[in-house]
Amino acid sequence: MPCKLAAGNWKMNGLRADLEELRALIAAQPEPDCGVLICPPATLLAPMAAIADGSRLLLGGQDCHTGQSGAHTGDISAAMLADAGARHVILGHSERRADHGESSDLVAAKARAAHDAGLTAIICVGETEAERDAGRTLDVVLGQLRDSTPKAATAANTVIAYEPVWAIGTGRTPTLAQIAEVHDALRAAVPDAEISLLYGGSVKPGNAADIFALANVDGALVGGASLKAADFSAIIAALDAA
Ligand SMILES: O=C[C@H](O)COP(=O)(O)O
Repeated sequence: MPCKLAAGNWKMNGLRADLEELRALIAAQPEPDCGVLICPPATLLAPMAAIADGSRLLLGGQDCHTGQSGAHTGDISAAMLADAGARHVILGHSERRADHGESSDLVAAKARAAHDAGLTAIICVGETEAERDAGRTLDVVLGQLRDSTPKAATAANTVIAYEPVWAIGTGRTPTLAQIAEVHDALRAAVPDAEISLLYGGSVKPGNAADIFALANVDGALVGGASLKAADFSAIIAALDAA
C-alpha cells in the first residue's frame, strides 16, 4: 500500500522568524500516522533540522542540480540537501518548468542525482489550463511522467505529485472526478504500483478530506496552506482520518 504523505512546499517564503510555525506544527502533530514533510527554502533547512531533531517531521529541498558538486554558481546539489538534513527533494515543479525552462529530461537527470544522494524525489507533473481546455490533460501528464521519471524509480525513492498549473495558488481546484481521472491514470502508469501519488493545487483545510477520500490520492503537496501551522495541521489530520 502506498505511504500517505502530507508535504508542505514553502516555495520562496520563510525567514528565521517563521521557524515558530515549524515549532507550532510539531507541537500540534507530534505523532501523525502519515508522513509529514516540509520543504523550506534552502536557507532554513539546517535550522529546521535542528528543531525537527527527535520528531517525526521530515525535511526536503525544492530543487537540486544534476551533479553532486562542482562549478555551478548559485546551485545546490542533492548531496548538500542530504547533508543539511533533507530526506526528499521536489523536482520539476511547474514554477521551475516555467520560470527556468526545465524540461522533463532535465527533471529525470535531477531525479537520478537525488536517488544517488539517497533522497526521495517528488516529481511534479501537471497540465496548464490551455492544455486542459484542449482536451490534452492525460497526454501532457502521462508524457511528463514518462519523461521525468527514471526507469529505476520505486516507491522507496520516488513520489509523484499531480499539480494542475491552473489550480496552484488560485483557490481553484479541479472537480473530484477530474482529480480521480488523472490519479487513476497515473496509478496505472507508474513503474511501481506502491509509489505514492500526491495531489497539489489549492489544497486547504476545507477541501482536504474530500480529496483524500479518492482512491488513488495518497496525500498532498501543499503550498500556501503549509505556511501556517494551524492550516497544515488540519490538512494532516484530514489525511490521518482518510
Ligand atoms: O507545491 C505546491 C503547489 O504548487 C500548490 O500550491 P498552493 O497550495 O499554494 O496552491
